[in-house]
Amino acid sequence: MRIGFGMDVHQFSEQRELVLGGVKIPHQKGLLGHSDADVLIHSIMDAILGALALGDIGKHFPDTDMAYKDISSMKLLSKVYDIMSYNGYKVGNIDAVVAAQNPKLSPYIQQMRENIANILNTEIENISVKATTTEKLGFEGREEGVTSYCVCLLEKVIDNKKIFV
Ligand SMILES: Nc1ccn([C@@H]2O[C@H](COP(=O)(O)O)[C@@H](O)[C@H]2O)c(=O)n1
Ligand SMILES: C[C@@]1(CO)OP(=O)(O)OP(=O)(O)OC[C@H]1O
Repeated sequence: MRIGFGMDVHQFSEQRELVLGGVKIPHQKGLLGHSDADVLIHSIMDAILGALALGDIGKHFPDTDMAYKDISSMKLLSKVYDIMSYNGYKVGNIDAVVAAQNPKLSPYIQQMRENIANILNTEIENISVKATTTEKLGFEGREEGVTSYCVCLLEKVIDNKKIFV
């Protein structure tokens, strides 16, 4: 078993759509980034890569590479899933918290969990997504941006062939 931790921050911009956990959320502002800036998915990818001690998303998907311009972060999560599987691990569980003063995220949490579970090929019970305001304090509280934190446990996939030969 291996543990990982990820954290990411993106700034709000009025010119962008808000995408969190692969869900397009109606809001007057979205998050700025080279990709779609899905800060929740970025923290999850960093947690998984961290558990594998394989660096971070900036190393795997540099923001200087036009291949990733405006890319859906769900596509990047799928690539991280492939890296994890190639290294012989599966998701045990994931627990994430998004710090955003607004908008209210609770109506979208279930869809986010389903989207993430589908890509990571695991049950929805293994994916926890939570939201908190920062009580109007700090940059999230001033609605300048959003932060996401994530921890994950990865489990080694047992290779029966290796056990019984
Ligand atoms: N962007 C957000 C922030 C919070 N929530 C939900 O509201 C609850 C209370 O928030 P506090 O910051 O006062 O703890 C929180 O537990 C979330 O369920 C939300 O949906 N969207
Ligand atoms: C995801 C990547 C790649 O498109 O870009 P951003 O969307 O800017 O996100 P960030 O968390 O700043 O860094 C990782 C990246 O290289």
